[in-house]
Amino acid sequence: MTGATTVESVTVIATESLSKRYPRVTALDRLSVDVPPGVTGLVGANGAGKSTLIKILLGLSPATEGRASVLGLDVATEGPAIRERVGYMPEHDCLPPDVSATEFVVHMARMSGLPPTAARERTADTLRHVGLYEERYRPMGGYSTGMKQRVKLAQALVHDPKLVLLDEPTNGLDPVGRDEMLGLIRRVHTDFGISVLVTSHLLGELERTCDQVVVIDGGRLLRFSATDEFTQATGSLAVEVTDTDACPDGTAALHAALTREGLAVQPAGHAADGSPVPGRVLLVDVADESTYDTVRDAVAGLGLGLVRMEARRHRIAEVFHDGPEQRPAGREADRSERQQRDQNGGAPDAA
Ligand SMILES: Nc1ncnc2c1ncn2[C@@H]1O[C@H](COP(=O)(O)OP(=O)(O)OP(=O)(O)O)[C@@H](O)[C@H]1O
Repeated sequence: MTGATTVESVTVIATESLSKRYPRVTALDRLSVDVPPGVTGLVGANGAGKSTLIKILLGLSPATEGRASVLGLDVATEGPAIRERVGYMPEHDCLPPDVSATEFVVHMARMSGLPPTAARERTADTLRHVGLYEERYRPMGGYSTGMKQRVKLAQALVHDPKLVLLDEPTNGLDPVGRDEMLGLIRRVHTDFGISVLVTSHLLGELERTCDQVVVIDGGRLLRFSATDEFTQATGSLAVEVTDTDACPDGTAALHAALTREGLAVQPAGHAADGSPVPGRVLLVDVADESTYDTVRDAVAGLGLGLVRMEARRHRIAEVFHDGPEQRPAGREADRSERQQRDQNGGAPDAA
């Protein structure tokens, strides 16, 4: 790691062979990763080491081995300076029920060193940003899970940090609540220029939100990719067609036609990783943009009706078995040895 100014412009988080061992479990195992500015997903199954990494990055828990820096500051020696510049949204419910969102967020702003007037102004702005303005004087005990998650996000943002660490912010939310929270998280970066590290056990939701994704399992780095590299590398297209009198088995006819065109097609009912797919849906590997045209032309050529043609969310299993991890172009990402996985035990799910 180089001097603070240089590192800050290139990476917001850098870890080097970072390990955390508890008496019975290794929570982080020689993790080396350089995270650039932007929105970064940290994905892993329960117990993969996500919360442990966040606590080390905040300077709240010492690493057993290795080094880490946040915004160019050393986590071992500069914890207070890191916590001044970094916001943290914990995973668990930590909100006092008898207190209003305004009182709580003002209190957190004051704890972060803001003077009273600035704390009140920033609280109002931040609660408005997360969509809680109307309810801000109600006690939080009566809030829905989604509202509580928004308060937790607001208190992480109130002191205008350079970086926020969000631990499972979509936990407990229904699909609409998830989408809203993910939209808010994206805007934290686009509207305010704040970098974000957001954890989840759902790869799919992070793919839509993040510029890059770090996948860990058993405390080890499995993969670090720019999100678009991810989707390109593993994308497939789900295609379903109708039968016609001329083509009584439209699915089989289309399968044959696409294979003749040189596309890789999984037989109906199966994905490459063995996961079940609805009976009449063909999965076509997306080689490039022309794949969509080829499928459309083949369906039209056979005179079939197109029921659906949609990019399929891939399972993280496919990522696990997809060869060496990729790195965002031009960045030195992983300096540690890579662990080859024989099986996908305890892998997180795609959304
Ligand atoms: N204080 C602790 N003492 C002992 N073991 C711990 C402690 N904290 C975490 N662990 C263990 O370290 C491993 C990683 O835990 P961690 O909480 O970092 O995972 P996670 O990816 O955040 O999962 P989750 O989303 O379930 O919290 C787990 O096996 C966990 O049981």
